[in-house]
Amino acid sequence: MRERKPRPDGGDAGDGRGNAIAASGVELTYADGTEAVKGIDLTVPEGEFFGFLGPNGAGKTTTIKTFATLLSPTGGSITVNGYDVRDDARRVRETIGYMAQETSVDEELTARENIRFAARAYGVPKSQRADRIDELLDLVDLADVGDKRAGEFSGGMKKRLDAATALVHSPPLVFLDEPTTGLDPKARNRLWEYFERINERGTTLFLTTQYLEEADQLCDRLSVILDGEIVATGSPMELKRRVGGEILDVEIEGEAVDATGDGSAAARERAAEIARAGDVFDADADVAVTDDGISVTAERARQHGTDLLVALRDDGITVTGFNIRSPTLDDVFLAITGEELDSEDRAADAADVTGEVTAE
Ligand SMILES: Nc1ncnc2c1ncn2[C@@H]1O[C@H](COP(=O)(O)OP(=O)(O)OP(=O)(O)O)[C@@H](O)[C@H]1O
Repeated sequence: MRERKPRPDGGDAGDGRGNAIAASGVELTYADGTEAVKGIDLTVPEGEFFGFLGPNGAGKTTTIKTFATLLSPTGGSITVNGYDVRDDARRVRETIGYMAQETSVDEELTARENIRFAARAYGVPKSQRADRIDELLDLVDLADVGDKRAGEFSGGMKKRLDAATALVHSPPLVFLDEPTTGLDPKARNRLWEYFERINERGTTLFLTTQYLEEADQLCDRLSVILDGEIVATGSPMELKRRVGGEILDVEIEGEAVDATGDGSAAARERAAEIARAGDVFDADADVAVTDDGISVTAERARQHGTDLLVALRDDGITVTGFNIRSPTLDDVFLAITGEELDSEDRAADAADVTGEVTAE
């Protein structure tokens, strides 16, 4: 276990732990007037695996850069590991690791040389460097290829090496800015294992991601950021619960648009009316017409699903399929923001995404 230094602010998160990050009212307006971050409040206790989830351009990187002292906030206050980012930027930098979106490994150098270079840059005492390098190569499973040039590595291996270099000075807090973007699912899974391992050793991790599955799998808590503002914070489970129940997707025969005039679109509207009528589900059920039929989000959707199917059949509506599922973080994002995450790489997550739910 890592030894903790006494905190400069004597800070305490209330449970004996200090706060790795305490941010209040953080604003960042770029020189061209772009308001990238608009008053963010955030507290991350030491040891937490915290996720920052949002679509492209939401303000994730800008926020992380203000925490890592790479950008000076134009408003608000930020304390990192007990040090103020404005007054004690050097201390903050000494106590954090930062893995940027773009891999920063030097492809001309071997894995070992890359880590050695970082160790020197971060002022790791010479006597400790060799052991530290071996330990880190082991941690990210690159010991066998430690003397190979990084230019020969796959994307996933480069990312792992990058993660190792961010850890050379044993920082208690590490920022990971979209670390798995562009990796195939296998490489991504492997990287997740290292992040979990690092977190288990006591390191606080602050991860930004566009992948709901990633946040769901790794994070103790997460905030959803949209257009420079935090719109929700909680554990993945709490956020999923906000969707309010289970989701029943019902496929109904015919086209979504009644181009043929055969009433098939009307069948969907009629099905939605039946689902909303209050006979089957509670009045607070959320019913939406989808591309395939209708989608109902309700408590006990599973229990009452068959009642709905019977009611639809009695009304002469042909059901061609149905599926009951627990909400995913996709549904949470939809429910909160009314929009889906728009990442090109979301195909990799497609296995987890079924049906379509519209939320107000
Ligand atoms: N140097 C800059 N000058 C002006 N505007 C900027 C600058 N950098 C980013 N922005 C803008 O600030 C907003 C937030 O960008 P940011 O990179 O923080 O978002 P993000 O959530 O990290 O997205 P991405 O995943 O695309 O990196 C965007 O509108 C972006 O265009």
